[in-house]
Amino acid sequence: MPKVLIADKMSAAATQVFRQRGVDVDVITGLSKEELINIIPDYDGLAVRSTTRPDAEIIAAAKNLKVIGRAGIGVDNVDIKSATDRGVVVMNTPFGNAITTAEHAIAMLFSAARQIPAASARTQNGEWPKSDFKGVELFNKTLGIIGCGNIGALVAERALGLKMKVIAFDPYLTKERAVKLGVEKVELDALFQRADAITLHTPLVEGTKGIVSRERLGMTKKGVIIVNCARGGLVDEEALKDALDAGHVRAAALDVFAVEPAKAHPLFGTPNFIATPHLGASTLEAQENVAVQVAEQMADYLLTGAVSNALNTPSISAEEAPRLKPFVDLADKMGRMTGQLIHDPIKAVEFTYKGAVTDLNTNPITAAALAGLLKAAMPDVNMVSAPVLAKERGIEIKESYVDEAERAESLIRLAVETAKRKFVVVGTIYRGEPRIVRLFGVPMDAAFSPNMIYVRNADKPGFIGELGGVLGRNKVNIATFSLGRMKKDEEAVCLVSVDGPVPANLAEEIRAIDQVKIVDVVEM
Ligand SMILES: NC(=O)C1=CN([C@@H]2O[C@H](COP(=O)(O)OP(=O)(O)OC[C@H]3O[C@@H](n4cnc5c(N)ncnc54)[C@H](O)[C@@H]3O)[C@@H](O)[C@H]2O)C=CC1
Ligand SMILES: O=C(O)CCC(=O)C(=O)O
Repeated sequence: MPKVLIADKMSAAATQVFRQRGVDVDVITGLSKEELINIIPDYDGLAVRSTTRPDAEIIAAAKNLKVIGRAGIGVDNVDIKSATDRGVVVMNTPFGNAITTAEHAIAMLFSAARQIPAASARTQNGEWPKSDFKGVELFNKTLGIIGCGNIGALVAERALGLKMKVIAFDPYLTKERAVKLGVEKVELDALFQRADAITLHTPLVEGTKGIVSRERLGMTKKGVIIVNCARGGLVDEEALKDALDAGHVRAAALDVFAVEPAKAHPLFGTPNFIATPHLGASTLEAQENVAVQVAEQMADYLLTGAVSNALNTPSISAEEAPRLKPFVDLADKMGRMTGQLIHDPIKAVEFTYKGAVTDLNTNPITAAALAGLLKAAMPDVNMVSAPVLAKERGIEIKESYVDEAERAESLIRLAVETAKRKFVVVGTIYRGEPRIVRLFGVPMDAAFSPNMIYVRNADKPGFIGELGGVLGRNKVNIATFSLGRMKKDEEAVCLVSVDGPVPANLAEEIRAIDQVKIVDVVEM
């Protein structure tokens, strides 16, 4: 039974889902990094929110880890590159807390416009400070949204309901989508110049770090309101404090900070400044949504291989997973076999899919074959890490599809190019079993087995008898023997499945047979 660790506070719904699905689960929150490193080798899955930060060291220690699930959207707390290199799927829950976070942004906007937190604190302090608080209306004002994805769009919808005018900057927002949302797509500087209030809804990436900079704050209208419920590093906090102190920015409301938890901060205590402790996603509904979703997704992956909302590997739906499985197995075997038969660095790999398999999402099949191919040199590679590792090594990958009229049979052709030559293997599924139908240009019909001997030999009489003799003298029992040749008297290829591991010196003895050109031992 797979075992998952929930390392951050999460709705109990996650634990229930894991247990109902047959996944063993421990909930241990508040672990130090060292404590997590000590226990992580026991787990197949790690579920987190934003407190736990699975970095390269934690991931390196996680010898059995297959999946990290983020109950939330932002994955800046997870070292995705390390996870990918180690073949760990990283998944998030992109929609479960979006409405809640959009509502928090709107709440922050109102709070800033009317200074509700300060007014509340002073009223409860017995001051009745009515004349100190004169807010501004949001009606008819221009809201500038930076990042118009899931949450940005929900904020836009709500702001339009408040009869605000909405302008948005997002390089990936199409004109059509902008029209559909009822927002005006603008350039970044124009947004800073025109907005009465600015709200941020982008991830923290190279292009967005410090997007609310001192220079851009200088472009804004006097009296602008700044709201950030996305990620801390988006705003130059020092510049924001200066702009608030100068009275240029009317009010600012931050839910997120460059360093969290922000227990002491230069902005704290600044007039017209509102802070919440990263509460954007903190509602009963959102926390239940993300907990259930992350547990379902992680259980799906650990139990069936279905992948949803992964950031580092292609999706495989629950419906697709069982249909893909035989082809993923076939591709893995073809890759592993070929990887053991080639002995030079791979330059390019070409996949050709024919027949009914072309109806499926072939990305996982390609990834499985690549992982198999690279395994001889990189034993820890898997479907998640293989495409990235192949790319890093400059291996060119091509895929093509032949949608043949005869669709009953599916064929996968794997062509691997090294500096010296091109190796081609073609495989199929026959009666549910993976089979090789062509090996290095030679037609054959062979099953995969745990121990195989591959021999390339001159097609001359006497070879089979001699090979049988060598195997017999070494007490190696032949399970199946598949033979094929291109043309009479030219080269032949044979694939022998044997019962049990091949003795160390056997390949040498076979190589000594006159007709033999190449011998390789293949283990599956
Ligand atoms: N405060 C909180 O508790 C929460 C914060 N968040 C954060 O909110 C942010 C947005 O989340 P979603 O809307 O779900 O993400 P999303 O991926 O749907 O939208 C992000 C948008 O940012 C845009 N973008 C990327 N680079 C940009 C750039 N340089 N300039 C402008 N736009 C750019 C993208 O095109 C995309 O449309 C994330 O950082 C997420 O972590 C999400 C949930 C809760
Ligand atoms: O889990 C949380 O409370 C934070 C949510 C968040 O920041 C996110 O989903 O990106």
